[in-house]
Amino acid sequence: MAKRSKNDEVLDNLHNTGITYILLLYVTKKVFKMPFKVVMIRHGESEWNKENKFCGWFDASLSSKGVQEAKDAGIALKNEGYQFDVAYTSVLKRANDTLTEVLKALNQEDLNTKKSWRLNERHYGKLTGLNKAETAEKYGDKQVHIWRRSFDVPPPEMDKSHKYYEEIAKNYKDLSESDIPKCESLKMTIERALPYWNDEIVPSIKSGQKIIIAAHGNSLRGIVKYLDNMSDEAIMGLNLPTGIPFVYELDDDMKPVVSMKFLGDEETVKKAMDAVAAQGKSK
Ligand SMILES: O=C(O)[C@H](O)COP(=O)(O)O
Repeated sequence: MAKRSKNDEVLDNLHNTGITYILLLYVTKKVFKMPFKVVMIRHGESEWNKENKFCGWFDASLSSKGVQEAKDAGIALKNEGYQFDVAYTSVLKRANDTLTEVLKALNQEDLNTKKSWRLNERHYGKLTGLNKAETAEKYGDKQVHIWRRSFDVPPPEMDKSHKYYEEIAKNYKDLSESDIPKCESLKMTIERALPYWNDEIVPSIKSGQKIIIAAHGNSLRGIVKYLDNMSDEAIMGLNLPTGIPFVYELDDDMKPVVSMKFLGDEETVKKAMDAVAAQGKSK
């Protein structure tokens, strides 16, 4: 066999070194890959939260407390050094205005912001506008808990004669009649939110963009249930507080490495969650 020239040996070494380098890079990237951080926030207290009314797709404003919660959330995010590349929110002003206050605190008022009805709060149907505690007195705490927190039991439907039907429908002229819900269970909310998560938000995350989602108690409960693969029973126990940001850290497959890490002390968050749960109890 012909003796290998010095030149051949050098080329072989280069080739092997190159392969070693690529393999090392791959392993390093895999092992030390920083997870993707996603910030989520439920809107600040709305005027209808304050009056303890079922809100859903009714376009309630933030209360003054809700505006302050949003401002505080922005300061908390700023203190943690957060900056975003894009924001996602619903088409309801309580979420949009929360995002505005957060971005003001971050000096990012001009941030690229995408709005979709698919991030709206769950549609509360015929319960829209009713006081939650009074509804619990009328139908029982258990029934209201099921309507608020179960996975697949929707509230009663809102028909066209409902007091708030026109006020809500006028905001969705661009949607097909079949897209506008008459009521939604959490399952139905997830079914219309997930396509947006998978088709719009995930590509943005995977492209390395830092994102914030400003949405609602139940549209976020739906996303969280999906991300953490929570059982239908477990999700019944989750109440998201208004205006306190929480962080997910996701791997390349969008599986949580860190789940629902709130930017607030544990006691404050727990108290706020319990307060949300208590809204549905008869006095
Ligand atoms: O739509 C509403 O009434 C609230 O924003 C969420 O209500 P819930 O906490 O009773 O589900």
